[in-house]
Amino acid sequence: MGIIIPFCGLSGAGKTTLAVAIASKMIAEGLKVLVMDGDHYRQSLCKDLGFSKADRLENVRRIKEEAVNLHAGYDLIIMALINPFEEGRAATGNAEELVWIKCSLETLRERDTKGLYFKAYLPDGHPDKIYNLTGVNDTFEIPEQAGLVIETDVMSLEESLDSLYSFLMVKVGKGQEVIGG
Ligand SMILES: Nc1ncnc2c1ncn2[C@@H]1O[C@H](COP(=O)(O)OS(=O)(=O)O)[C@@H](OP(=O)(O)O)[C@H]1O
Ligand SMILES: Nc1ncnc2c1ncn2[C@@H]1O[C@H](COP(=O)(O)OP(=O)(O)O)[C@@H](O)[C@H]1O
Repeated sequence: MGIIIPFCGLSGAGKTTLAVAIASKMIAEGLKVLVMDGDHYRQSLCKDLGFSKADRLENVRRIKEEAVNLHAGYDLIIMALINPFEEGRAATGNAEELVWIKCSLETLRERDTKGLYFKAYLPDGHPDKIYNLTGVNDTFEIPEQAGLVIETDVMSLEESLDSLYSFLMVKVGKGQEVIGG
């Protein structure tokens, strides 16, 4: 039975980048790793859902259900979703397994790889404005507890991956727990 690790964090924070890179590294070492990405499921299993609180919770619920169905075949499944509510995170697993991919709004607005932040900051009434972008004009509850926090606006990609790798290897039973420090 593999372990299911939920990531949470705002759009553009680095969930996909880090999940895919760490999965490639672990797969190269012989582990079976699956990345379940929010963006992907929103075009398939969850394409009927929008971004209301109820729909976001349903999105998380369905993807967790799918992860539970699949996890016998993997050492590790990473669920890379915004997962903005504590209620949704509680449904995905223990807080010690949660990885918060954290990034300031300032940096997210600079990155803006999908143009979502630009649209969310347009004036009210503008035809292209989006009104429910997590962290701008929709809720992102700060995780009260997390097993690991990665600050992608402070840490380099390499540092982020090193930290994630150590954390995940312990979770899959292949690494050493660092006590203290
Ligand atoms: N309004 C709004 N708010 C947040 N995200 C939006 C929105 N509209 C579209 N998108 C795109 O949808 C992706 C988030 O899907 P998730 O399934 O991870 O979201 S959630 O957990 O249900 O909140 C998210 O993908 P990531 O950028 O990879 O996080 C966005 O590309
Ligand atoms: N330390 C870092 N960790 C992850 N991504 C980073 C980091 N620094 C810069 N980035 C960049 O930030 C963007 C994150 O996008 P993405 O991984 O799609 O985010 P998300 O899946 O959270 O929406 C990428 O363009 C990536 O190259």
